[in-house]
Amino acid sequence: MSTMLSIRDVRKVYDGGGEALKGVSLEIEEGEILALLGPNGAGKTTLISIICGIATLTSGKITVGGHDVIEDFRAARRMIGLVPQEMNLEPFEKVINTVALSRGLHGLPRNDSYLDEVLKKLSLWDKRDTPIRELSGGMKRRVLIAKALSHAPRVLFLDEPTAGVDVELRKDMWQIVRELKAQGVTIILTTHYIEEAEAIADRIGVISRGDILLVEETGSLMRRMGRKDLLIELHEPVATIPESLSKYDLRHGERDDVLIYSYDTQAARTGITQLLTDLSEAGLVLRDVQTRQSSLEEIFVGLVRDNNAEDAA
Ligand SMILES: Nc1ncnc2c1ncn2[C@@H]1O[C@H](COP(=O)(O)OP(=O)(O)OP(=O)(O)O)[C@@H](O)[C@H]1O
Repeated sequence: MSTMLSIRDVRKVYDGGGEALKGVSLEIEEGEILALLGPNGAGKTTLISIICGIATLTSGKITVGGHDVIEDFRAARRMIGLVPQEMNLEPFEKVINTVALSRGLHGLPRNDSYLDEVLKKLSLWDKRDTPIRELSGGMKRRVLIAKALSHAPRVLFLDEPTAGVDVELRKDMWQIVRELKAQGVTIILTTHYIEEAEAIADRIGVISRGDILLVEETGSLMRRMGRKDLLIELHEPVATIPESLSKYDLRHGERDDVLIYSYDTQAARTGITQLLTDLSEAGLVLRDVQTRQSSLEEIFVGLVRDNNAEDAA
């Protein structure tokens, strides 16, 4: 696989002095789906706008398919399709004309059979002669995607594609994204929804206050999510965890009479039975045990909270 999008140490300071991106670096492979997950104001739209040439970067370097987005703007832009957050559609225009015009704006010749294919793929074929204003919100979103695909881009950006859409349309959107990936299109989507990132992304990047906090393969994040904590409450506090229990990597809870054991729920053996025997042999008496799931939501909230605390310090 080759790198399709390379982002190196990108900073963005808006005119008012706000630093929206604080040195973001990221490499995205051809055919990959990356989800950028982050709260409001994290810098997701700013990053996409810079890559697409809508905003300028303060410092750093970005290439798309090897083309520098500043020095080689046209070639870079030709490779990119953008589905924006806002509906920027002409209400009286017909669907087919809207999409054809978008292709023309990229300086490409007419290609009716390609556009027919795009409309069919997005279930817009029977609406091709309908004026935009007569479409439902969901259909308008599909038109935004059709516009973005009108010049057969190799990289597609979807800025919060499913914000405010119903469950059915969300699932349809995910299916569309998967089909595009199967054709080798590289996809970067921003989202507030963790389950959306989990459902379709190969990797998940967490962004907060202009910093990328983590980029990790979705499967490995899911495995982390598959970890559970066993909270062991003891009759008496233990200041030091006995040496005989070192293989369990136990740690203290909030109090000295609580020990925590983390284990993988997917593993063939969780080690819990043996741990309980070994605890008793070490002379520790149990009062209670309970389990606790650490979810991706928790990982995410924890990361963002730590980042905010660092910024405040
Ligand atoms: N044109 C602008 N001028 C000044 N500041 C801006 C501008 N656009 C965005 N910002 C600021 O930059 C920061 C990042 O905003 P951005 O829109 O990129 O975040 P986001 O992650 O896309 O948020 P959301 O999820 O709400 O869309 C915010 O603090 C925002 O107020």
